[in-house]
Amino acid sequence: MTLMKSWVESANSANTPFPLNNLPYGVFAIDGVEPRCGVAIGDMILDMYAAEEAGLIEIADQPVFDVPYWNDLMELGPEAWATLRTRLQQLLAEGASEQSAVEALLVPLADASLEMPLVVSEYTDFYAGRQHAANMGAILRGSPDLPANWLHIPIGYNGRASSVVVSGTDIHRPLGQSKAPDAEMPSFGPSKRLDIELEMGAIVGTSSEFGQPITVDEADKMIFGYVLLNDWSARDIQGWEYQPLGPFQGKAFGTSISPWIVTSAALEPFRTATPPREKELLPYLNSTIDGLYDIELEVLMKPNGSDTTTSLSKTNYSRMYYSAAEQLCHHAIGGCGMNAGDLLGSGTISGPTKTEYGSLMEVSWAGREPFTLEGGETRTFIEDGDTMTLRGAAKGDGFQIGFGDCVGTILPSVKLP
Ligand SMILES: O=C(O)/C=C/C(=O)CC(=O)CC(=O)O
Ligand SMILES: [Ca+2]
Ligand SMILES: [Mg+2]
Repeated sequence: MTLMKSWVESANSANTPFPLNNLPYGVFAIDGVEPRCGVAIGDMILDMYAAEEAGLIEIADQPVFDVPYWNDLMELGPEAWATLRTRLQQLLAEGASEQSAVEALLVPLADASLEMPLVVSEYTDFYAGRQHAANMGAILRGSPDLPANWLHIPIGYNGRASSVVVSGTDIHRPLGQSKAPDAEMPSFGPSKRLDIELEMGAIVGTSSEFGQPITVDEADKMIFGYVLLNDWSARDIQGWEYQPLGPFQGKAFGTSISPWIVTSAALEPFRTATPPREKELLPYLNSTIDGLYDIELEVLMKPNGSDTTTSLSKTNYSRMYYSAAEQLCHHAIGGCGMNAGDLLGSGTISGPTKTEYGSLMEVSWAGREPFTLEGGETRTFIEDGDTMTLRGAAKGDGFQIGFGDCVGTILPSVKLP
């Protein structure tokens, strides 16, 4: 697929993350104006509240963009999603008759602050990266063998919607309990093993009925779009608390998402199949679709007080074993109702070599192998003031579908009174 040309000149560059092919959905604020829905095009944002007010966008009988989140559009369903995308491409395409009317509603991206693009209704995190699961087994349990259920079930746990924040939000180092292996008693204090997890977040756009299972193909159609997701993880807190019920406080202090929802429609040309199944899946998990996407991903670190950012690893979403649609099907199969605004973390994305690992736990092999950043500092886990960035893009012929960086800086832990 090639670049679709827009009259917004900056959208035609091979380097922009936001060409006409993309049109990702966010929420922006500018001085003196309440936050509103916006669509990124090149280095501009189309003000959706103003576009609807001006009659340029008409999706439903009621206004859809009088609220600062995209959930109302999601709830209208896939037909409305397609109608909106077609209309936006018409308004922004080279030669559009409405150019001057739309031009007046563009805001420079550089002047805007970006907010949460949706109200997250619930958040579930999975464990679908095979290399990551093997690495975690090797590090924590002395063997890369997968858990007995891993090749049969997309393993997950229920997280906290309240912990999901937009890129740019600082995260306090969490306080919590941990216990050194040789210590008799646990201790309480700031986490000493603070980590990231490179993930994709799938956003569910339509609900499934309570009590009603769905197929993988149905689940695929329910997914509105994707974001980059950093599942910040406190490895010491997690290690002490997580058996037998799974992650809890070690994962509940913050999960960052990139500010733009890249729609499934924009990613359609980049679909790719899940890898060959080592064990045949049970029939309810079968599907006819290619559920993954070819999205190049990168983890970057900027240490406290430095201007130099180091690339730590590069991998690809197509490395995953289970797709978001398979995870969503499995989630609903017993009758759990899924809702617009549900966020599904893919699980940590790691490729086969150290340069493709999606967490510092793996890059530093649980702290046993410190790594050196450009500028000379070394790290095993994250120190106060360090900034972590996730970046991602699907690469087409002369264009790319970018996500906007997912950034977070770690602040010192909160002082207890
Ligand atoms: O294997 C373990 O003991 C721990 C695994 C994780 O922490 C991974 C996790 O949160 C799920 C994922 O992101 O893949
Ligand atoms: Ca995770
Ligand atoms: Mg989390």
